[in-house]
Amino acid sequence: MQLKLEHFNIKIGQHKVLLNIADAKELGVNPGDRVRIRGHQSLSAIVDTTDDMVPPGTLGVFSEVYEHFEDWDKPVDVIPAFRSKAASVIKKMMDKRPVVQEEIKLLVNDIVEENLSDIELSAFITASYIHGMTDDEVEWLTRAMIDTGDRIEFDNHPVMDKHSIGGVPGNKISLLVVPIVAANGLLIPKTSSRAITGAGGTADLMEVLSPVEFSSQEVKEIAEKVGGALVWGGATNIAPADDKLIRVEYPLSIDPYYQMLASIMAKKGAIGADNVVMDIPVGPSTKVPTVQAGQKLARDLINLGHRLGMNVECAITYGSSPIGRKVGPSLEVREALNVLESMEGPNSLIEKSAALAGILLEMGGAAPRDRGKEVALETLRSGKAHEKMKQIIEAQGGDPGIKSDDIQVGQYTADIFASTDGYVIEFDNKWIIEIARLAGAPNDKGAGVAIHKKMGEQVKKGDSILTIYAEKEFKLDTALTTAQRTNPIIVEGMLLKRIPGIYGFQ
Ligand SMILES: O=P(O)(O)OC[C@H]1O[C@H](OP(=O)(O)O)[C@H](O)[C@@H]1O
Ligand SMILES: Nc1ccnc(=O)[nH]1
Repeated sequence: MQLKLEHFNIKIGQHKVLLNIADAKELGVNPGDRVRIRGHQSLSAIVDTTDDMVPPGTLGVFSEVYEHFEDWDKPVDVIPAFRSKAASVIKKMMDKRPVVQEEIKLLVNDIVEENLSDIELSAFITASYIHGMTDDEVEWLTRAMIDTGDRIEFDNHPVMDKHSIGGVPGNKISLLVVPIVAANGLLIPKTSSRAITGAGGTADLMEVLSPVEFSSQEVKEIAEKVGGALVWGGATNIAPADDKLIRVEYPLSIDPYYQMLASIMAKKGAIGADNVVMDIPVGPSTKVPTVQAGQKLARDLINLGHRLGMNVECAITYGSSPIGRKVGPSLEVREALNVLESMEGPNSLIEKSAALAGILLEMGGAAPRDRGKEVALETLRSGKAHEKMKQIIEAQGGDPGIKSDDIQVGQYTADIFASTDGYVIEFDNKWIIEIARLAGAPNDKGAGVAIHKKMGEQVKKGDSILTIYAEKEFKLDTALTTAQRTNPIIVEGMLLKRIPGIYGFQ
């Protein structure tokens, strides 16, 4: 069928086209089917149908497809196309049948080429979430994710890297670990994801201070110039499949185990990391509920690293309550910058950052065995880490003179008050994240939550235990209503319940 082209200037993250229902009927295709477009360049796209957005005889194309055409006045030939072969690989995974390396390559290729619909992508995510993957399959997935994107080859080695599996609110430690490590002369070109299950990933945080979207070549130049970088992996074309999968995981607020392994390790592999430290926060309502589960994940990460030629060390860390007291991009950056400026800030943040940076300093030979943490703390205290962070901010195009107090947070605020005297006996990370997200984080940088009382801390009736920040009033209202309904921080007197003895009180 010959159709005229009409461009919709919208990026939808897929090769998608719009057909009038009458044309779709004649072609015999339904929404979600594929068509092959034969014109100046041949490509396939996923169909959506409309009865009014495009008239019969016209093919509406979104930006991803538009980029493939040069001559807009020329009609194109549109025919029904077969389903992507990747769809049958996904079906195999749903049936829990083994797949081979070629099939995984084909699947990842189609993900990168934007040939899969969100329905197919979420089926893939769900299949691996429910059935898991073998060690071989995860290695192939990781390799395919590396091979379908850019690689950075550094002349200087060792290349150091750090990554957290996420899942604990307020985990802003990369903003301290990277400058500490770089200030000690080690190269650390760190790419991060945006939030997956949280209210602000490291990329969302760093964006408060400087741009984070760079090409791989630019990342290389920044890291070689100042020794470190803190950029968004999704913009670099490093492991480009990663961000397309995260886009589907984010609304489900899930991070399937094997996807997570591949997502993290592909980013490390693509930059040629030699030594990597992995942060595994453990605790109820994190991604890893128990230390045993954390140990298994550590073994899997170390094993996958070994298969890919990387030296991986893992740190199982405390994840039962947030790191520091702030959750949400600008609030977290303020807290982290304050530590760099003055060494003032929550112990949990300083301790954890120094411990992880210390492991890297030891792995890279910049500190003697068992003295890494001490060296890391000294790097913070001496101001060298702050100096290095300023250089990184400047190299990425931000203002190196920025102070923690300059960072704007949401102007609409509301508090949750303790209704009784007592102690915090329960702390629900998941609801804290949900409240911060409802308040607008991570997209509204100033939105989030400040936590005034953490697990075990004493509370007086009427104390504020939580402040919600938002940039928009209606988001504050939704977040506040949820906070009041869910009660994520439970305060009780230390005596929870009195159980009388057999003889009662004599
Ligand atoms: O949103 P959730 O799932 O908590 O975690 C995602 C965050 O965890 C990792 O942190 P880092 O890059 O090691 O600092 C990712 O890159 C991302 O920023
Ligand atoms: N799935 C992931 C978890 C944490 N970080 C990532 O980059 N990816």
